[in-house]
Amino acid sequence: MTSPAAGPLVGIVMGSDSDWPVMEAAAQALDEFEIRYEVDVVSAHRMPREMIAYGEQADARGLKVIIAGAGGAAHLPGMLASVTPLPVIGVPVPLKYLDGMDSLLSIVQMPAGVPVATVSVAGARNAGLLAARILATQDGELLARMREFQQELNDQATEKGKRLRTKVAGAESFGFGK
Ligand SMILES: Nc1c(C(=O)O)ncn1[C@@H]1O[C@H](COP(=O)(O)O)[C@@H](O)[C@H]1O
Repeated sequence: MTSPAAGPLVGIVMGSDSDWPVMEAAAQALDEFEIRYEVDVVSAHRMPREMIAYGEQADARGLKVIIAGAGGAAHLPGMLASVTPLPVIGVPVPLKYLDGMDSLLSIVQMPAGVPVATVSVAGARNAGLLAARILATQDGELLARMREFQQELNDQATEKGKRLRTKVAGAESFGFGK
């Protein structure tokens, strides 16, 4: 067992290794903020006892947030949320059929009392960023980095506006920030 002091703060789990191409964006977001995380396959359907143990032990192991991704009949995020007091962020992974609508609806419609914060279909990057924001509520340095990140987004969007206005130069109605 990892010591809580140096161990991962975020658990990124998924129903299968086939979810990783989608889920790795969550890990990349956490890397950008230098947040420690662990990655594993934990399937509610295929390894229910291990899944329950993972959820039950998560907070004692020092995790603060769980990001759970699954596709199809995606019961993993909700089942983890039912056995842990930690915030759970669900990522609907799109599969070959139904475009991820099945995954989305399986995750998002939780019964009252058992919340799962569901991001968009394949929205693993936002799951990582939301986990960072949750951790930032208790960490001033991380909060400052999140503000910087938001400013960068703002700068990029402003630049996009400039580019678009240049492209359509002469069309007077464009650009609220001229
Ligand atoms: N939805 C779940 C759960 C679960 O919710 O417990 N366990 C596996 N799966 C999903 O099955 C899909 C196909 O898995 P395989 O590629 O292993 O056949 C994956 O998207 C996985 O998340």
